[in-house]
Amino acid sequence: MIVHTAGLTKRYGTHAALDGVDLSVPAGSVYGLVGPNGAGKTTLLGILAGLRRPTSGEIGVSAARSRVAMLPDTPQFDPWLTGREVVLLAAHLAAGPDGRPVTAERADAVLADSGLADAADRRVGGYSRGMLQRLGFAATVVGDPELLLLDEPASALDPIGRREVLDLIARLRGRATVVFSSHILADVQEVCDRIGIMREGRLLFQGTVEDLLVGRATPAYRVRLRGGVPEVEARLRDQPWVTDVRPEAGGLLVGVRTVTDAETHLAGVLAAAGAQVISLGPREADLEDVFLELMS
Ligand SMILES: Nc1ncnc2c1ncn2[C@@H]1O[C@H](COP(=O)(O)OP(=O)(O)OP(=O)(O)O)[C@@H](O)[C@H]1O
Repeated sequence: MIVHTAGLTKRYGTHAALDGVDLSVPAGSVYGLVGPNGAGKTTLLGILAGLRRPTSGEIGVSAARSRVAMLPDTPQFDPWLTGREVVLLAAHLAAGPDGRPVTAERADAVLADSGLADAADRRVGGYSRGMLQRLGFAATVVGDPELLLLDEPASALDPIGRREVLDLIARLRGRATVVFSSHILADVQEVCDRIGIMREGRLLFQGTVEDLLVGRATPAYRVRLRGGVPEVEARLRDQPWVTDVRPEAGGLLVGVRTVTDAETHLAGVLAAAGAQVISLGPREADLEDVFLELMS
């Protein structure tokens, strides 16, 4: 584990922003921290970056201080610098007095990767919020950090910009460890090997996306029907293994006690009800359902 915390707690007065967090981040992974506003994500990242002090608990970060980089959610830079100057400055600071010199080519490559090639010579005072976030990303990666802590790295970006940042994060997999926070579940589901779900200062779950989905969201089946929906719905409601029946466009969503129950009985009940079945299949549980289940 490159990052490990045990019983990490942070209090602001009487309010516990973090409450006994045991975080484990394997080296080389892309770890997504998700949770609603106020869950404690920024506080946790700040503590890992050494910017805030925990009230109690242990933290282990097995990367040299100079190889850890943090991108705050609203990065700010001196407005008179150009984008290229910001990245070069960050590169020199990351390299330290004895580090490898960072070439202008490297800075330009990072700016281009971040979608700022055309804006590199403009002063950042004129950059949009999305451009500042891209620039922050460029300044964070230019020194080749071992551990990147990114706080909502895509929050100010439009869908195309978000896509680009997710691709950049995915490309870091194996080369660096990335911990990033987001409240956009689809982003996390797509790019992370591991996720941590936070609410009110607690880590409710951590593990792989697959671990999270298996056995969590109530199993359900989508049945598309040609006509006769109310009769079929009534027949399904009578079954002891059916937990819920919800009409939806073109058919029904049938919640079941177990997958085995559905596999054994569902087709038979539909046939007995005289249903004209267009299609029948398990509903893919997605992170959104599980997240809502955990939050409720
Ligand atoms: N400096 C502070 N002083 C007092 N309370 C704070 C401070 N920083 C954070 N908090 C409180 O701690 C809790 C966690 O905040 P934090 O910013 O870590 O959450 P978050 O998950 O990052 O939320 P968001 O998605 O809104 O950024 C919130 O209730 C917040 O109001």
